[in-house]
Amino acid sequence: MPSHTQDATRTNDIRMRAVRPLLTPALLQEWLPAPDAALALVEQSRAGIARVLHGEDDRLIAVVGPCSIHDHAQALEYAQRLKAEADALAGELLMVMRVYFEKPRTTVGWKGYINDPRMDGSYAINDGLQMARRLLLDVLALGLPVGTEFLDLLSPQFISDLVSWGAIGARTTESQSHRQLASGLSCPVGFKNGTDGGVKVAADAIVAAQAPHAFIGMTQMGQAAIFETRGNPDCHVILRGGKAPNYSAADVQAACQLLAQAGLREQVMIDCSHANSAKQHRRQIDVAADVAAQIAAGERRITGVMIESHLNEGRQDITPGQPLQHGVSVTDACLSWQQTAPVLRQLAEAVKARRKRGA
Ligand SMILES: O=C[C@H](O)[C@H](O)COP(=O)(O)O
Ligand SMILES: C=C(OP(=O)(O)O)C(=O)O
Repeated sequence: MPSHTQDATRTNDIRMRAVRPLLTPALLQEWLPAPDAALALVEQSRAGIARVLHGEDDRLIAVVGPCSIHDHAQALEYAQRLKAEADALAGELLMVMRVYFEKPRTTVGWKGYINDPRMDGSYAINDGLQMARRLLLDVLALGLPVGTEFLDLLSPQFISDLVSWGAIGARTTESQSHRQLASGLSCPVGFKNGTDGGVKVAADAIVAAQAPHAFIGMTQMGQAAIFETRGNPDCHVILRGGKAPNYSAADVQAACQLLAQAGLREQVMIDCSHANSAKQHRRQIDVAADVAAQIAAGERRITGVMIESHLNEGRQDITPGQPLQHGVSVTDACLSWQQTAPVLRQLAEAVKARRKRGA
């Protein structure tokens, strides 16, 4: 035994400013339990998405909603509008609201509703987790399933029981930790292609995520533990563009060829935003029109679309002390609801046209 107490501060935590307490997933779930109806909706919608991915349902999965959530009431106002359209188009589109709480940044910036819910650098993460879970429950209560990006490796324990579809983003598709996480998630998961446009990393991610893994995580009680997963058979690629867009028929063909070579299902979701729209939000309309034309012409390998859409179009900066405009994105620019509804109807018509062709 050493005769002196070791000075742990000498080489440890030298760049830490603070370590604050975190509530546990179990506590949050006790405070905000999921009603039976919400759990039933999550179960049904996950199964519905899986049926589309396995070719047993010819509808198109449509993940539609704001680039990021920053306001509860505005997100619910959006959800009400989307729910009406989801019901009207339910025969053709399997609608999932994009409810993104975690934003991966290219360098720095606001990292989302969980990380900094007050958008003022106070990083009230315990509040953010509660606010996120509360919103998910409220959206589910409207009868709308929810999709989100899983960026943090521990936050899923707080909310993933309420999520029907998950995304791993372009900046994390190549990360072993995120692939392991996806292998244990209870919902279908889409992997974005890399920011450079590389689809191989997403195909590799699917291969990795469908395999079992063992890794370190945190339990519902907030304890570190070793998790052993079974593997996730419900993963797919999301084409989001890179150095160039990748939503054309030729891009879909190239991606599917690559998937086939890896022994994977030939199917893609197309993200109409990000590098496919060159971050020009209105270009999503043109991308969706091209995708609709491919589907109407009989393309069965496009099984989903993603659209970034809010109540009002464009984006705004977060400026301390300045009020924010109602229903306008604080991250990437979005289509307005008025611009979004016709795009959804066009996609639904394309699915009908594909059916008529017997494809
Ligand atoms: O979807 C949102 C953004 O494209 C992503 O978070 C990266 O944003 P940034 O390049 O503005 O940091
Ligand atoms: C960050 C996102 O996308 P990507 O990972 O494709 O940049 C997103 O969909 O919000």
